[in-house]
Parts: sequence; structure tokens; C-alpha cells
Amino acid sequence: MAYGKELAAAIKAASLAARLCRKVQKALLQSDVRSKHGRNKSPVTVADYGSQALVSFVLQQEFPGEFSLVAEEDSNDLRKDGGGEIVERITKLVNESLTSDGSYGVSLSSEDVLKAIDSGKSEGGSQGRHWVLDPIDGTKGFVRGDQYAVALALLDRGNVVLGVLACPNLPLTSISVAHPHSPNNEVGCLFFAEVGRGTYMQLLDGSSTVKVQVSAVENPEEASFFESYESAHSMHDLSSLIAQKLGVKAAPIRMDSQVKYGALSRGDGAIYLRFPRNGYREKIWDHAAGSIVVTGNTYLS
Ligand SMILES: Nc1ncnc2c1ncn2[C@@H]1O[C@H](COP(=O)(O)O)[C@@H](OP(=O)(O)O)[C@H]1O
Ligand SMILES: [Mg+2]
Ligand SMILES: [Mg+2]
Ligand SMILES: [Mg+2]
Repeated sequence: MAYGKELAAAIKAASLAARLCRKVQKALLQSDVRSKHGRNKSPVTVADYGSQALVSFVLQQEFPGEFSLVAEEDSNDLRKDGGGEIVERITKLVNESLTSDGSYGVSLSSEDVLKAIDSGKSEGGSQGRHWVLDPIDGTKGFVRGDQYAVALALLDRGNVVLGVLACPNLPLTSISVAHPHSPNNEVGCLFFAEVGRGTYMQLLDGSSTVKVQVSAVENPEEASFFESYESAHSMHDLSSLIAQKLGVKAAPIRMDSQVKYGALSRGDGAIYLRFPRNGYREKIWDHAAGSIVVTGNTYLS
């Protein structure tokens, strides 16, 4: 495998981060949510920071020396007055995750954690290799108790060459309109794809790996479509108009985050419609991992 070592490290990092996120989501308190930017009220939680610190730390352990990470969060707000207590909580969470895994016999200081978060400040680019991370994609879903993903991808000379999507709340079985989710179904999937090698899904503990396929439906009348849960992220009235013009009959499946790409990659639905509002600029960490997971079987070698 051309990127075998990178893929194994990415799966490991994303799985550890997903475990941390699960724990925080279970115990979620309103005080865990910090308003990151006063202007757009994008939420960020201890889990977003903890996940980024963990992934960054694991990747740097696995690839010392050659390391570039483009990631969503930074430590600016944490370093402000009053951030100390939250940094301690993040540090505790990160250390608990590392201890439970047992592969890295270290304990990080608060400063180590802040540094790990800030190693995600690379500008990326079309030369060399860059990791791309969304430590929690769908923070709004995470806070609501819904869907979210840890999304990690690797760019090599400008191309996405591997992607991992850990989706702790996605049912193992299809969430299509035709197969409504039974409340007893087990949840927690991880999708991974490497260029030329196809897309696979496994449980979050790494077991039960299966190859997945996108939907074979060609007739829009039989297709269902995914869109953002948040109407502020994608214009629902426009997608409903387009779905109608396409002849799609099913109601939209609204879900947060790149979990939509994971669900698409295994054929739960056939279409993903996303229409950001005027002026919004998409970020690479919101699509890099999802894009290769959904197209992973396209150019099999
Ligand atoms: N006004 C906007 N328009 C489009 N996307 C937005 C947005 N505001 C935030 N987002 C992005 O939408 C992502 C969630 O995707 P989705 O809409 O599919 O649930 C968010 O990721 P984060 O939750 O990582 O910040 C965020 O980057
Ligand atoms: Mg965000
Ligand atoms: Mg995101
Ligand atoms: Mg995010």
C-alpha cells in the first residue's frame, strides 16, 4: 500500500479522538461550549480542542520530522484570561485517552496540549504532504446530541490520497428512508479510503471491516438525498426545488457533518445537495476526508 503507514496512523488517531468525543458528548454540559467567534456564534467545545490535540500528537509521534497539519481550531481563545480551567480539562481528557490506549507512555502538560493544537496552523498547499483535520465536524450536531464526525485526510502534492471519517453516532445499518433507524441499533462507524484501494467501513474498535459501495440507483425517482441539518449552512428551499426538478420523490435526510459522505459511500442515499449562502467560503477540512470516502472506489487499481 502506497500510504499504508499513514492510513494506519490516521485510523488510530481518529479512533482515539472519537473515543474522547463520545465521552464528552455523554457528559455534555452547557459550560463545555465556548463561543469561538462572537460574530457567527460557531460553537467549539472541549472535545473539539481535545480531539485536535490528540490527532496532532499521535500523528507527530508516528511521523516525527516531516509534519504539516491544516486543522480547524487554534489555541487563541484558550490562551486568553480565564482559559486556564478549560485547558486543564482538555489536558486531563487527552491524557486519559492516551493512557487508555497505552501505546504512548507519556503524560502531556497543558503547554504540550496547546502546542499540539497549534501545530494545526499549516497553510497546506500543492507541494509536499499535508494532513487535513476537522477535529469535530458538525459541532452543532455534537452539542445537540446528534451526528458529528472526526474527519482526517492526507494531501499529497495537492491531491487527497487518504481519508478517515469516524462517525460515533452513525448506526451500523442503513439510515435510508426505506430502512428507518431502530432505536436499538448499534451506532459507531469508521470509514476509510485510500486512493486506488477503495472505501471500507469498520466498527470504531477496528473490527468487522467491510467494503462499501455507493448507491447504484440511477433513476432520481428512486433516489433519496442528504443535506445539512442546519438551514444556515445550506439553503433547504433551493435543494427542495432542485430535488423536485430532478424528480426526487423522497423527503430529504437532514444530518450534520461529513457523516453524510459516509452514509453516501455505503449507499444509504444517492445524492448530497449543499448550497451555502452567499459569501460563505468552504474550508478544506469540511470536505477532504468525505470526498475520498465517497469517491474511493472510482479509480481502483
Ligand atoms: N454559513 C455556513 N455555510 C456553510 N457551511 C457552514 C456555515 N457555517 C458553518 N459551516 C460549516 O458547516 C460545517 C458542518 O457541516 P454541515 O452543514 O454539513 O453539518 C461546519 O463544520 P464544523 O461543525 O466543523 O464547524 C462549518 O465549517
Ligand atoms: Mg467549527
Ligand atoms: Mg467542519
Ligand atoms: Mg469542526
